[in-house]
Amino acid sequence: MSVAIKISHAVKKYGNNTVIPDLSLDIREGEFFTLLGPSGCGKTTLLRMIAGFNSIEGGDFYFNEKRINDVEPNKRNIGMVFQNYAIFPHLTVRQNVGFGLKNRKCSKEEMESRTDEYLKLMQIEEYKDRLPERLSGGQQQRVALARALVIHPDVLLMDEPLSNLDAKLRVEMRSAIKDIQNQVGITTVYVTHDQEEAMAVSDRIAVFNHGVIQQIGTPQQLYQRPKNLFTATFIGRTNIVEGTLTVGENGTGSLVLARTCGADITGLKGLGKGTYPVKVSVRPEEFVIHESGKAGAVEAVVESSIFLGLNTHYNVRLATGERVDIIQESTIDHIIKPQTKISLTVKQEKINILSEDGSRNYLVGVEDDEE
Ligand SMILES: Nc1ncnc2c1ncn2[C@@H]1O[C@H](COP(=O)(O)OP(=O)(O)OP(=O)(O)O)[C@@H](O)[C@H]1O
Repeated sequence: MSVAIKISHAVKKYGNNTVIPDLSLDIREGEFFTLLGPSGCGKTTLLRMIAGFNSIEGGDFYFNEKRINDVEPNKRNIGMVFQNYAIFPHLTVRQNVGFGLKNRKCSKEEMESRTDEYLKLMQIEEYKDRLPERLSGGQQQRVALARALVIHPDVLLMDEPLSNLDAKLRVEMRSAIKDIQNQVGITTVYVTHDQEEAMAVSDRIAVFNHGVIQQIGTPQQLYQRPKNLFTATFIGRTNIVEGTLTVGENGTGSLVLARTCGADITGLKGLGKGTYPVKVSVRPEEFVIHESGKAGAVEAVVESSIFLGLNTHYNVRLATGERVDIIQESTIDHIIKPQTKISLTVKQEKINILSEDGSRNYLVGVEDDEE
């Protein structure tokens, strides 16, 4: 069985230090949910509160309707996978996987058939009689995952499970983890500081900073309509360019970017008529380069061009002195050379217009379905 997790007004303090001031969150049954944020923002702390390894200074935690604040960790029916595998070096792969079933009321036959099932699912059958020291990091992590799942937990918790692996294996293992989670359909809470990894595996992501959730959404929602400057810059790459927004009627307005480039904007919300200084988030692929000049565009100079096959990366200096990164699909035989003067416009339906202090996005369509 898989459960929904509800967290209501959670508070975590270490002594006088409040790490999580007031956090509420709903994780759906069967969902792959990721806690993403920079080091020290409280992701592991929250995961350990769900697991029961950390005290809870305030708020309520539920698995479905059941409040679990006072339930012992070993009674929560949780599977856990950590960064450092935590598998037993003196037990074979098979014994490691079967270990979780030892303390459960489980017949010998059932124990064996379940162990075999998960050895197979994780594709580690052929190593079943080996000791962990004779396995690669990726294989060891498969053992850890099999051992966590064999007990049929209600929830799977994973804390940076891929950080000890090299880059290539990390990419392979994240597909493996995602596939297994899909097959087993278990509610999963995954902690990482790697935004690309989070995007690759998650149904939804909670972006964290300083113990506060900045935004919750699907990878696409977070990328396309970040709620604030933190999410805009933490998810994917972006350029932040100064601008001025003049708001008219019915959510329309005109934007001037880098003092020159004009764009008509629709879908503004919560702003009265007037002129506002703004920060504009323009992703590298949201610039349009005009090589022969264009009225109303930003004048700029290419400082470097790097051909990377499918794409070419340009580092560009705007007339205001601001520098931006631009990525364009490569066209055969044509790379714009350094020192070339160009003009830039933006794909206005794609960009995001943020308040000057970065605390909010002025456009409609910012999803945060926890609100
Ligand atoms: N046992 C503890 N006692 C005191 N402070 C702690 C303890 N554990 C964590 N902290 C503090 O709580 C904050 C959040 O730590 P936590 O480990 O949850 O962050 P994190 O987001 O998981 O970071 P990382 O990605 O580096 O593991 C940090 O400032 C940390 O120093």
